[in-house]
Amino acid sequence: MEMERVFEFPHTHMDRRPRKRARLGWDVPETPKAQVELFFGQELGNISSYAPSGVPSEHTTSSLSVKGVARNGSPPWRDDDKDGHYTFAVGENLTSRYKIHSKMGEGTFGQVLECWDRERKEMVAIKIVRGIKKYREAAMIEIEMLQQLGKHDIGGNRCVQIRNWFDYRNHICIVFEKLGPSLYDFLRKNNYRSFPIDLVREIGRQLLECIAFMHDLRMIHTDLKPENILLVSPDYVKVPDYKISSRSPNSYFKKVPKSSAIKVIDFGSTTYERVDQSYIVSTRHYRAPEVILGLGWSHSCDIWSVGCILVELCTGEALFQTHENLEHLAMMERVLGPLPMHMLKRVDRHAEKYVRRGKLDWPVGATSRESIKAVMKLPRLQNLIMQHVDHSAGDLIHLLQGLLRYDPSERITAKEALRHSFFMRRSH
Ligand SMILES: Nc1ncnc2c1ncn2[C@@H]1O[C@H](COP(=O)(O)OP(=O)(O)OP(=O)(O)O)[C@@H](O)[C@H]1O
Repeated sequence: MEMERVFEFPHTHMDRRPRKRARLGWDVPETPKAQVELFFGQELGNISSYAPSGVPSEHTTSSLSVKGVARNGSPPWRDDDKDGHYTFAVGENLTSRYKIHSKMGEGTFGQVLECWDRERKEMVAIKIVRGIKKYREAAMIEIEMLQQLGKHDIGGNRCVQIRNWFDYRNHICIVFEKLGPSLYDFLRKNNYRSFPIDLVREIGRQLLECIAFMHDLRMIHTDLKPENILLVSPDYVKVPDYKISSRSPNSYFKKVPKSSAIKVIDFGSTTYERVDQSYIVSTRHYRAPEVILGLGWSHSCDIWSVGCILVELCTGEALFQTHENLEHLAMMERVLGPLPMHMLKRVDRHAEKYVRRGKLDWPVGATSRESIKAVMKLPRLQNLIMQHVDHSAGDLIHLLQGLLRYDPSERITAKEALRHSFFMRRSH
């Protein structure tokens, strides 16, 4: 099976995190053809479908019959860039319906553009998928997942809403409601200052509601990370910050989102639960131990990612900042205690090299002294949380111990987590 190359970044002592952290490649299950055609060019929600189903081609709408179309002509044809990304200029049209305002983001699959929807008279976010077969196929799966999620939504399931999709100049374009910045972008622009605990609680609750909803539908997101959680609103307030950060020693204020409302995005790696799933999923920092050890994974891999995300929101920094499997496992042991022997004994042939006599081969197997130091530097989970959280620390530590259980069969479920005492407390 084809795998995308892993793009991970070398260690530096300053900031080991790239702007957008790429997930490991994905294995795309075959999409049944009939299904793909069925959904082609359908507008979702209450606006009727307007595109003829058929071969992918430049998407056509009856531009002359649409009011104000004189300014709605198509831009000249340009070649895609070397990676298959659509090349565009701000101010141009994307079909006669959408006008490109700005670029909002970029990921493995494509670029996300802020566009004005002339028909609905609102700003939308359009993901323009790379014009390469495997990305096009994966995009069709993402559309299918988004449609399923939308169909079962009974008011606010915290998954981004798809509004429409179409095929334009060999690029699948997915139209979404426009949301605010990702939690990762927010943290980064705030010099990685932590979120207040009450905000972490609200975000955690919504995130778990979203995951519980997906898991009920037997869907697994597999790529939960702060980049894929967007604040609904970009508004923020500045509050005094008593903890002086080494990254911004002169700043006594930090930004806090005005509203805690979030939505989860990027269902490009979402899959239905199956018994035999063992290929590598998730972006490195949020990857569960059973995935790394090749033990097979299921919905509980999302729960592990939620645990890592909640810690990151409390501290401002990714919990496991690593780019390498053995170091990653050693970091887990440092923070959470030893991996259970029964898991280490069942590792697949790729992970065998990390284990020696039923134990992690650490520090013997370390690649460098820096690596050993990076692991040593990490505190135990309890200490880490106590350093950053002033109240609710006990409840939060207990919840995290459930979310970050090594054995996936013992890991707390999203529904159980929502009943945890951490979420019973009202925000201050
Ligand atoms: N609905 C939206 N509203 C606002 N911004 C968005 C929206 N959807 C995506 N973005 C921005 O675009 C970025 C890339 O989107 P997305 O994660 O869906 O792309 P991707 O190519 O699938 O990414 P990945 O490499 O993680 O698979 C996001 O991190 C976010 O900054």
